[in-house]
Amino acid sequence: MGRRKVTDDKSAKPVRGPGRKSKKQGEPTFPKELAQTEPTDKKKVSSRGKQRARKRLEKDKLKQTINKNTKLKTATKRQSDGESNDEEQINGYTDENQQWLKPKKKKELFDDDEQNEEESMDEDVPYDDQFNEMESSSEEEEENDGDEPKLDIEKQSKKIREKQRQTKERSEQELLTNIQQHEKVQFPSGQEVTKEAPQADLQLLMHRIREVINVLNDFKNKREANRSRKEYLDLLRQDLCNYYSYNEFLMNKILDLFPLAEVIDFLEANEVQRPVTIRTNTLKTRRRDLAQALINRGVNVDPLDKWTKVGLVIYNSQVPIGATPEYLCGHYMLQGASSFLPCMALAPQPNERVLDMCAAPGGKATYIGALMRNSGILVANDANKDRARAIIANTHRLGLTNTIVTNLDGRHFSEHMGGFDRCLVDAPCSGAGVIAKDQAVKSSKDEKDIQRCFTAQRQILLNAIDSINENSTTGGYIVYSTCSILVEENEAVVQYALNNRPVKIVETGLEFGVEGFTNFKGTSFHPFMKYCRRYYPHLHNLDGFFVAKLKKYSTKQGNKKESETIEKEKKKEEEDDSLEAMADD
Ligand SMILES: C[S@@+](CC[C@H](N)C(=O)[O-])C[C@H]1O[C@@H](n2cnc3c(N)ncnc32)[C@H](O)[C@@H]1O
Repeated sequence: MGRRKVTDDKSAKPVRGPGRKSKKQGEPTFPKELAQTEPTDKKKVSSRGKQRARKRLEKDKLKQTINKNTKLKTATKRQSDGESNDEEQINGYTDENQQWLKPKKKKELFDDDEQNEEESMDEDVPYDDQFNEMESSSEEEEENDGDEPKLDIEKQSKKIREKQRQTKERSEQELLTNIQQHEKVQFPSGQEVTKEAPQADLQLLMHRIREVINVLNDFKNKREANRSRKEYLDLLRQDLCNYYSYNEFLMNKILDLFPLAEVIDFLEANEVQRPVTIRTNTLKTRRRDLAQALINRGVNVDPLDKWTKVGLVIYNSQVPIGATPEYLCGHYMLQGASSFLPCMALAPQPNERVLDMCAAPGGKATYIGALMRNSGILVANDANKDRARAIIANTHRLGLTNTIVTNLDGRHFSEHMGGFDRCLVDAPCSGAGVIAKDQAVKSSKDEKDIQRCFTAQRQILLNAIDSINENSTTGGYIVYSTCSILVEENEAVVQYALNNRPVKIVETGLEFGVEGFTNFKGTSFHPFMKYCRRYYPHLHNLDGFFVAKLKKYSTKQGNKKESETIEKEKKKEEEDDSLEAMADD
């Protein structure tokens, strides 16, 4: 998925000629009549005839090679689009690190698949193939190296590629001319708006998107006399859906969230992968030492940013980052930079009792454990049994000795344990902040999904609050985070907790991020909602993320009774549904 593929896209890889493998193939086999060396009674083939037959054969071979390459490319694209990721589908969750663990070409360093699979399943949604580009370019190099003289068949395929390139250039030129001719927005008929945009019209479509935004920004002066604002907005929404492959539901949410000038920036940022980052495990090493060790292995690495003392950004690597000796020894965790933020906001202290309510596969839990310097007690819980196993693997690898892993439903956790100083609720969510990682979110979410998410989020957050010791001398804090940008899953959930439990919003202590909404589409939230922090890919080059910090202030249970009545009213069916969906997230 992604932006729809423009047929004349310059970045599209040209069809490759035959690689080393085909060069190694034996002599072509000729049809019987050509191969016959003994004279036969049948008509003798002349030498020109033989030449013609040989050419025919070479042509057929060229066609076959091109077909083979095209098939291979389609398969690779499918894989990178996640279509054929059987394991992910079976497990119901995805292994963020699985691409890292894949050796580039030959088996490099350690490659203990089974172990890595468990240990490195990281965070919310799948990492796409972050080293795809690197791998494919090195493959290309490998295929083209060597001093063997080019075969005839290669020359021909080169000619074809050159011809294709020229055709592309010409059609691009034509499209640009077309765009320049359409100065004003051309309103299509109703039917034309809703039908799928033809691929070749994508550049025109983007032109129209920009023009419509231009008109909407100065509506009084630039609109067509008989056109309403709504008509322009409808056209814009439909064009954006077509161009970026979103469903209308999510596009509406995005249009509600951002000023028009920002919408394209946000959508474009979702087409680009965030930087690959790792977190130093300070229980085992120092960032400087880790960076040096990785540099020695051919990893191009730098400190992430001034707001973190443990993050490193990886520009490129000659070794699989999920299989270096340092990785296997637990010197670092593969982790998106946004995942550092809720742990920093939680600020767990040594010797405290800390709960990570939705902890699998343990990315944030292992950071919390390191911040606690392996002291006190960390309970890392997850409702999904398989995912909970990954917490165990990761805590072992990273050397945590203060951690207890539990497999309980977070909506009822306080019935089993309580009295915690701090709790992180990194809630299961729609993933609307991590579209770059999981493009399926663009078209798969609807109102019902969001409702299911926020129902579970509210229930888990209320229960997390109930698990906290409000008389804690060091804490009494709850951090709520999601990798969604939707208000329903964020500010609205926090407001629900404020209404139903004795908690207040406090500052996160995070030094950057956009303030939470205090008003949204006519709904007012608590003024302190501004202390919450929102993170966006186009502004911070991080996954879309939300972080709120709450403090439990008394034993009085607020309107607990009222909220429990509301909870009971929710259909049991809905509850079961949401647990299954979230647990299999
Ligand atoms: C966003 S992920 C957590 C990622 C994790 N904090 C990390 O950093 O590695 C949400 C997790 O919530 C779990 N979950 C879903 N429903 C739950 C529930 N009712 N109680 C506890 N955990 C739940 C899912 O299995 C999933 O692992």
